Amino acid sequence: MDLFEDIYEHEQVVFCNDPQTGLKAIIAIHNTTLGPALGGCRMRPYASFDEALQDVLRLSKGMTYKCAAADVDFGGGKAVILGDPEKDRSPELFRAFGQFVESLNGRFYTGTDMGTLPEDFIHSLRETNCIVGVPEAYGGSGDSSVPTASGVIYGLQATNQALWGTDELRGRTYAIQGLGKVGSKVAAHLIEEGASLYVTDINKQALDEIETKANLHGVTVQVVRGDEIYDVEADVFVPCAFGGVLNDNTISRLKTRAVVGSANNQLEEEHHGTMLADKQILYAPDYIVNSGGLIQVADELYEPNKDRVLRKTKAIYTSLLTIYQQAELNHMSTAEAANEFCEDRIEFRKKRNSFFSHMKRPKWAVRT
Ligand SMILES: NC(=O)C1=CN([C@@H]2O[C@H](COP(=O)(O)OP(=O)(O)OC[C@H]3O[C@@H](n4cnc5c(N)ncnc54)[C@H](O)[C@@H]3O)[C@@H](O)[C@H]2O)C=CC1
Ligand SMILES: O=C(O)CCC(=O)C(=O)O
Repeated sequence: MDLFEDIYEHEQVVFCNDPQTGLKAIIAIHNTTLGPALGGCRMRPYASFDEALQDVLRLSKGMTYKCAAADVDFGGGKAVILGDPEKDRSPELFRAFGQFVESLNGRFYTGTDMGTLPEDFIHSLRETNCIVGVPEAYGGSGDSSVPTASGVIYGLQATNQALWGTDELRGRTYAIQGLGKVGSKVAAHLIEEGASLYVTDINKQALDEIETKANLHGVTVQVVRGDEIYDVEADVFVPCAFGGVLNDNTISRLKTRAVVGSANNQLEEEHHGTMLADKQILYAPDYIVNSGGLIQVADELYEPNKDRVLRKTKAIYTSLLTIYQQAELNHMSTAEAANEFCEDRIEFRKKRNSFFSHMKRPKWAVRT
């Protein structure tokens, strides 16, 4: 019965077990008021089943809010595969995963997240059409980390505008945690703009690549180890690795004026949003900043089109400024202001949904 207490906010949680391929996965569907659930699939060597379950439950709830904030016709869902992407990924494993997605009969669409690549889902696509973000050659919109990184850049510009009255990125120092698909692109853009960086990653090759790029542009990049990223003297902390990084331990250490990054579920608990506000650190709600990838994959409904996606992703700039203003006006944290905005939008749509329109969505243009 404890399990049902854990999942009480969710519509459906599916446990996927395929001994032949070694697939162990959990699919969580949080809320489908706005449309079928959509969310990437993460692969991680979780320490326990419970850790994986908590991760997928929090991630899928975050997707409900992300879909509402981005105003797309999808609801919140997410999947996790319990395994080490370095050792356990295989075409057959992703094909088996596709079979489980197909069993949900259009209630859940998925693609990449931390630890998975667009190429992995080419195998899933052989079993189900409910796959997004595969390479263009397979009819998808390609790597969703490209618009996600663009969204982080718009988020940084909006935050600089709110704090310093200019959206220029140069002349400031950014502390980036994680140089994977998203973080490396954000770092590369900031280097091209002439900003200074502190960076950390557990992957030496990722660090070497950024240092090489910085040298080419004559820009300072300082590599720090692990936890030291929370202590550096920078203007903005940019978390682009994993969740829960804003907590009792780290917030007291941060010296930055803002937090703007792609990582999902950055706040360990909701009250950490208030803790940041009390410390005068401007927090850009993660699910607004990192919605570029979602915007791209949801936009596949109308056939892939990079210009349209870029235009929609640019709205992150104004959405963030609106949330910052609402928070100030209503004396609440930016996290609370964003949550309230999304909850109102979902409530409104719940009243407006008709049985007929709901069943017709989504209309996939490319894969009928
Ligand atoms: N890829 C996308 O389009 C989106 C990603 N996100 C989120 O952004 C974050 C990053 O995503 P991706 O770049 O796609 O993942 P990724 O797996 O490509 O990159 C993650 C990076 O973090 C590094 N890392 C892992 N543990 C670390 C540690 N202890 N300290 C420092 N670095 C560490 C990894 O070595 C890797 O370079 C994740 O939280 C993901 O959920 C959110 C929205 C969309
Ligand atoms: O990026 C994707 O493929 C889907 C969106 C997603 O999972 C996310 O924004 O976390």
